[in-house]
Amino acid sequence: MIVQSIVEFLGANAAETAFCCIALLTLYSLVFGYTKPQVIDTVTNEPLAVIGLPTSLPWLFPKTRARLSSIPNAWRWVQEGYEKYNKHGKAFKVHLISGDMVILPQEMVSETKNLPSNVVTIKSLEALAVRWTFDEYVNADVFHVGVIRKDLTARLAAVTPAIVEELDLSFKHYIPKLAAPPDEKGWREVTMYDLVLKVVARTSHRVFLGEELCREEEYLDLSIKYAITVFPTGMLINCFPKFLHPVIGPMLAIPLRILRRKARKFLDPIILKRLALIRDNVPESERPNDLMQWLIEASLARGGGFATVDAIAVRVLTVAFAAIHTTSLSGTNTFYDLAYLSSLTPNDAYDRPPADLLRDELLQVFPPPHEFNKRYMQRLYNLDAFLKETLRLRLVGATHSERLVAAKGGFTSKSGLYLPCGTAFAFPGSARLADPDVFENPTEHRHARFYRGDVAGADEDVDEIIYTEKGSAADKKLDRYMVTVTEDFPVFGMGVHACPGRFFAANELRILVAWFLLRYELKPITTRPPPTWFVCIDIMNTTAKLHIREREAMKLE
Ligand code: HEM
Repeated sequence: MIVQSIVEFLGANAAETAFCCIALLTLYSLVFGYTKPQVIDTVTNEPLAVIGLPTSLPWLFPKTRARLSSIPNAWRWVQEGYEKYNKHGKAFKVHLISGDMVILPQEMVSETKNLPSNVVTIKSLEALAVRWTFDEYVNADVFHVGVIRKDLTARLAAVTPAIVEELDLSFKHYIPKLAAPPDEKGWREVTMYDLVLKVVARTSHRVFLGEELCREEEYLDLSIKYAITVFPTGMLINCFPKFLHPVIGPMLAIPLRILRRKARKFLDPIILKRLALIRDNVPESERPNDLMQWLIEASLARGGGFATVDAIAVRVLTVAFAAIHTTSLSGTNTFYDLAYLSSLTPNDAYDRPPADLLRDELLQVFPPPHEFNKRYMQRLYNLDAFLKETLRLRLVGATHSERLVAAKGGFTSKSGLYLPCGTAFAFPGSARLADPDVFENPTEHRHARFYRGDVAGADEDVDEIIYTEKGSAADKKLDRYMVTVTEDFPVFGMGVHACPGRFFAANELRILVAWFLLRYELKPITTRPPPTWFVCIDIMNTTAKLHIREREAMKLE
């Protein structure tokens, strides 16, 4: 009851809550911010240049005012610093609301991307306050990353029929529920993000947890709500000094714990049933073959507190968190681009509406009855290139690959930049992707830059080549493939922390867009729903409505 009241109070007074957090953070940074060891260029012995300090009354709490002003302006500062410093091989610093961040030049990507975790750690563990928003076990060992990278990717072809089936059932289930009734011309208005989120959540859960739970509406909603609540909770916790986290963390994570308790009503019986199968030595071939099973087996191998029902349930929610929103945002952005670019055709990049281009390719590769399979999905060169271009333009914020220096003695780069222990650093994201020296016509959506249907060997199993790293580094044709991570394509991160779920996400996205384009039309829109910048994050518009219409031929099938 008390907890519910607190949650309701915080919800009803969101602005005041945010203000209090900002005030606390300001106070904290005032006290501790000035005493930290500095990032130094050891060649010149100079500290780093800072972008974003106030120019009026520069002596009046400049750092604190910069932090507050970073909420609407940080992305502009990174853009400015990229031109002024990064492009000349130099780093610079910004004071963000979440703390100081050093933005390194591109030249330092290769020397930092594969550093071990005792030198550099992934910042998201701290930024999301994983210890409190998930649990200490997820914080202590992210072995689910290996399970996704190895087991899920290796079994992608095997799970594709389940993805195809569930996606078809989900679209057919959610379109009538979420779209308005058709107008006289058959167009139905729908909030595209809501539709894509539901379809992606259900389809992903089919592969993660099996048929039993993926269609349980209440569980799906809980898992989505959990994921949505993690971000603000993590941010809120990080507004407080570290030494207060053991007190503040559990308190602020109460709403998450309530959601978790509700989700466990669904997860626990399944986990217990599966643990019993293992205990009773049921042969592996007779056990379920999905992500939950692989996670359970990996948790048992890890042993101790990692192997409890609670810890396994939290890890399942962690994977859903990492997977569902990123894929839904990518899918929705693709539909926004398809609808928007259609209103601009013909132009230099598209001589006809891109939806027609992609649909023709689909009909060629998968003629009726349109039976999708993973191997042939890779022959959808136009679709792949279109998806990759949407990811390039829409899925990278002002920075990427945020890391924290963990080595006690700090880290000194080859160029002599000394980053003390605890320094947060990242690389410029959107600024570099919009740099004409890196991409031609960088701000235009041009799928042709990633089209790979014209290269020899395009029919091989490219996932296999990239996953097993059999391709030669000089093999530039692989760079154009959707999930290839290159230093100029940071959508899936870099190096040791590159997204382990990207092969799964790409497969799911291809099927999602292909299913839709075969069966539905999108009404062109003349304005693309604008994103909002929050510090360094480019937040997609999730409330925009599109008009969709079922194709006549498909109604008859
Ligand atoms: C289009 C969809 C996706 C995008 C754009 C995306 C993007 C990313 C990025 C940029 C990172 C690196 C973060 C960093 O360097 O700080 C990352 C990491 C991660 N992603 Fe994805 N992701 C997607 C889908 C998925 C899916 C489907 C899964 C799970 C099945 C997943 C699981 C993870 C995990 C567990 C990590 C952490 C890796 C680590 O700590 O080493 N992602 N993702």
